[in-house]
Amino acid sequence: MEGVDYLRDERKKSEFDVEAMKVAWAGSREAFQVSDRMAKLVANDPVFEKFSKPTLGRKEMFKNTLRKAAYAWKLINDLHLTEEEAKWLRHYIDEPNYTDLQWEMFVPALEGQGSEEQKRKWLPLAQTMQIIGTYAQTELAHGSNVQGLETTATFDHETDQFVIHSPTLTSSKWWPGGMAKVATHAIVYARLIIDGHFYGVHGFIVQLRSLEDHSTLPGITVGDIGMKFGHGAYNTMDNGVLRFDRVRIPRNQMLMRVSQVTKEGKYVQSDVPRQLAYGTMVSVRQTIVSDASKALSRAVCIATRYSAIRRQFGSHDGGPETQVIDYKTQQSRLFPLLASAFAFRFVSEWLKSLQTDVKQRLEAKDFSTLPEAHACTAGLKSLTTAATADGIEECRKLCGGHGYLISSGLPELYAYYVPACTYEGENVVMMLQVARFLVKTVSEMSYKQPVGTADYLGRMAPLMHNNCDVQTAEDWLNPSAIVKAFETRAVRMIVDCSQRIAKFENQEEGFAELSTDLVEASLAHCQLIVVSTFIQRLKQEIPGKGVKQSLEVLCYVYALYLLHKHQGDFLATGYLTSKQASLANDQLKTLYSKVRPNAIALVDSFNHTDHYLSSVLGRYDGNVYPKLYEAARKDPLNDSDIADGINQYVQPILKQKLHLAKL
Ligand SMILES: CCCCC/C=C\C/C=C\C/C=C\C/C=C\C/C=C\C=C\C(=O)SCCNC(=O)CCNC(=O)[C@H](O)C(C)(C)COP(=O)(O)OP(=O)(O)OC[C@H]1O[C@@H](n2cnc3c(N)ncnc32)[C@H](O)[C@@H]1OP(=O)(O)O
Ligand SMILES: Cc1cc2nc3c(=O)[nH]c(=O)nc-3n(C[C@H](O)[C@H](O)[C@H](O)COP(=O)(O)OP(=O)(O)OC[C@H]3O[C@@H](n4cnc5c(N)ncnc54)[C@H](O)[C@@H]3O)c2cc1C
Repeated sequence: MEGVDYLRDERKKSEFDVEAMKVAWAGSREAFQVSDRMAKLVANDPVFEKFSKPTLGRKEMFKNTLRKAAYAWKLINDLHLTEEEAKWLRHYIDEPNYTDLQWEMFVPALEGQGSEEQKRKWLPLAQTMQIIGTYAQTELAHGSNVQGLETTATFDHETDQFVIHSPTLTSSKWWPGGMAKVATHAIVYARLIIDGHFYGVHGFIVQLRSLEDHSTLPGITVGDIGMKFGHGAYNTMDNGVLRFDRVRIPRNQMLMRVSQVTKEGKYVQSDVPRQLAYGTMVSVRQTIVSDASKALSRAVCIATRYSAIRRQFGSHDGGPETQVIDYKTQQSRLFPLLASAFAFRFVSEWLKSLQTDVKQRLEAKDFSTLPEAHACTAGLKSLTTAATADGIEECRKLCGGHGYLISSGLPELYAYYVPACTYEGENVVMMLQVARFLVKTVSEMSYKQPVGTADYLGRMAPLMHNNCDVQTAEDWLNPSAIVKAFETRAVRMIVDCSQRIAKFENQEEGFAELSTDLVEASLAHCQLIVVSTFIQRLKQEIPGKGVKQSLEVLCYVYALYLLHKHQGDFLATGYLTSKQASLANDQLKTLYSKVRPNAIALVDSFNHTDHYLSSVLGRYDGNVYPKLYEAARKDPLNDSDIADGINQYVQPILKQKLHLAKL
């Protein structure tokens, strides 16, 4: 039997309706259809071919990406694609490039932070790509601490302009995507100075390059920051360095929704919180959570298909060896990641709806849910990206030696994905933001009832004193037992930290001293959100034979895997006995055996094309070995029998007639 037959047999074992699961994964039939149509459009167009990328040099790779982006823009216009379709098209092209910054950051920054007048002027230009923008916030010496940025924007009364300046080397903008070679404009974050007074960091629209010949404008020095981790991955993007030498822009190019500077040089803070200036980061963090489920599902799809094809040991009487997916150790590493992909998918949907709600409230000048939205996006961004980056690497290991080949698709995926732990808010820094929110919520509870994702803190009294009543492994198959365990763990960890901070005379000092515990407490809170969201999703109608049942199994796998992994927390907070923790682990093993027959069908439900996976190991048809061989033969080193350099550097060594004694 060949891999092709193995996967065919695996698909026959499925206990649920795969087509219906595809819809559940996508969120709706319409969402599925749009994503499916765009995936096929990209997969079937030779312009979007990706297999040659690993052999290209940086310049060729960059140019090739520009070519694809231009062609994609043509398709978007020629085919009159909707915004949603265009988003999926870019996603499936699968190469980071300047358009990510244009659509994910530049346009949202204009939308979220521009005044109505500014939006009327700049949005049509950006939306039709007459200008190409980037988001220039981070500097050489300042990233996480936005208030610490050094670039200055000084108001000049006489000319009614701002003077944008980089006073030091360390104030150079450093990292913005698309900035080195493509962007014509940037939203530059700089410290506003009026008459010698500092008014905090604000965004300014600054033109970098001529719209005539693309040359850099006077006063602007811009370039690429150099190659990044991994070969292809992020090196298709021109992350840039940028310095300003007293560049002048009109006053009306400061983003003026949150605060304004008048012609007279008066700083006016409108009635919206200053944190709205951070709004672009909040909206992108939500996109990043959604991206996590895509990247993890991609790695899991590859590792699961390959695990069903790969066989090692266990052959009896000359029969086939055991499929590695049947080893319990393989299952215990793989299936939690499969479950996590679904969990992240559902929590990202929920986060999107939370964002929509917050946006509507902001329109109505209701800012009450902003802190919670910030904590959720920051925390879930941190949780999902960390788990996904680790998960991709685990999937690589699950594929043994072949996982290390570029043709497995996993090394490039990892290299592309891992900076997600850093960009848009470094993960630990983000978890500390969650901690601030939680500690503050606890401290305000005497007069303010916690709501939303923090509402369980309002049930602190019972949660502090309850004990788990699970007696058998089956008792763990109960959503309320699970939620109660996660709530209790989180509440006890948060309260413990809050009480210890309260003992410090200086609360900030206490916060800093306890920061490692606070990060763990924040993680517990965020895991509770993911677990509860999964459970809530299962309360909704989910059509299709066996779909809901399969998702229930995955939901329990996700929750009990976390419970097992963090059992130290659950035991230390005194909610569980070691016997109950051990019962959870027993149940987890039983659940793995329920996932096993459905594993291939579950990864098929992601509906990933072979083009998107770009993995010989993860091919839909399972024809792994012949295609691995074929991919290897295509390596440039195999172009000729005698490689360049052999005659020059190897032959002389082979031909020298040295006697051993002379060595
Ligand atoms: C191979 C395939 C590839 C395919 C690729 C295809 C497609 C990709 C598609 C999609 C992916 C999407 C996008 C990503 C893509 C690529 C990455 C590209 C770009 C990356 C860009 C960037 O990284 S931009 C730079 C990001 N920088 C940061 O995130 C900086 C982080 N720092 C901060 O946010 C802040 O400095 C801070 C929050 C850490 C601290 O701020 P500060 O003002 O000092 O605040 P305080 O701590 O004093 O808090 C004050 C109060 O404000 C509250 N608060 C803070 N932030 C917010 C907020 N955002 N909203 C609301 N409230 C906030 C805080 O809680 C405090 O409140 P209290 O006073 O009540 O305590
Ligand atoms: C691929 C990529 C693309 C990017 N694109 C852009 C872009 O388009 N535009 C843009 O403006 N920026 C961009 N960035 C920059 C990115 O946003 C920053 O790198 C990120 O915000 C982290 O900041 P930093 O580099 O200053 O890290 P640092 O904050 O210096 O982190 C270094 C270490 O210090 C720790 N640390 C920092 N502060 C604290 C604290 N208060 N408490 C405890 N520990 C702390 C961190 O946990 C980390 O371990 C990009 C970065 C990458 C990698």
